[in-house]
Amino acid sequence: MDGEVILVAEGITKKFGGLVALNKVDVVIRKGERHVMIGPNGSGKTTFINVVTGVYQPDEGNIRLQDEEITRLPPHKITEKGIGRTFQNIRLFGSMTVWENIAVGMHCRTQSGLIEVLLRLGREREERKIIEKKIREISYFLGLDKVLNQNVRSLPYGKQRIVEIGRAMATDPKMLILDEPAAGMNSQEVVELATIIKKISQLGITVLLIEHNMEFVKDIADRITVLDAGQKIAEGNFEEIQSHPKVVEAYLGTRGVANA
Ligand SMILES: Nc1ncnc2c1ncn2[C@@H]1O[C@H](COP(=O)(O)OP(=O)(O)OP(=O)(O)O)[C@@H](O)[C@H]1O
Repeated sequence: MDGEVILVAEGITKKFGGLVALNKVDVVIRKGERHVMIGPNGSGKTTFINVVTGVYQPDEGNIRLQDEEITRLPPHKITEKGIGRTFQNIRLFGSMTVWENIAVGMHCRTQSGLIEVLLRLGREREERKIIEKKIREISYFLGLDKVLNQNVRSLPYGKQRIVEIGRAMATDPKMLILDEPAAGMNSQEVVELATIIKKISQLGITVLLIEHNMEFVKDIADRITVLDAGQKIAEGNFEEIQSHPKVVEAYLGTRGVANA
């Protein structure tokens, strides 16, 4: 596939004691694409994004974001460089409002500290105005405008996951990484999520996500990387992956790629 490269991960190895969670994994992600990482349970998908986002340090290999080396930077620096993310399990402040949760994502882009943002005491009035405008824009974009003042915990699960995306978008990412965003969603919520992810990439934001729901993957993926037992075994579009012998073998005996 042609196009400008945004992220290159080269030869990534990550071990946990004697377990090799990632073994010399190479991934190239192009600007604006929706890149999905699939693979059986325990194949290293979450470990990969934890390495990219600085949660784990790789034992070997390096990562470049638009030609800038980001390997081993701490997570907040990687966020500042332009990679936003969500987690496999919801990590929101449940007793805070949607507004406040999105505001938390913005503090890495503002001069004022986190506490001030939360208390809505922007150091500068101008800055506060910018923050409010941005939160409104993000909430309209994600269909959260009607629930901005509700506590996150009072929202349906699917909406809570969208709030997480909102918080990640508030960091102004060039690239958004979503760890199983459709997990636990009902079918209607999955359809809405697909629409949102397509809209996000129309903004020019590159999306990397981990997913098990193959209907969803088929709908949204421009490109797919397949991991198995810490190795990259295939890369391509959905059709190429679906018929790839190594992929079929990796999923065989578990659930089959078409029904994963
Ligand atoms: N912090 C850790 N300490 C020890 N082992 C870990 C740690 N994190 C992950 N692992 C192990 O590394 C391997 C890869 O795990 P990882 O969570 O990356 O897989 P995954 O593909 O995301 O799986 P799933 O689809 O189930 O989320 C697994 O064997 C897992 O038990």
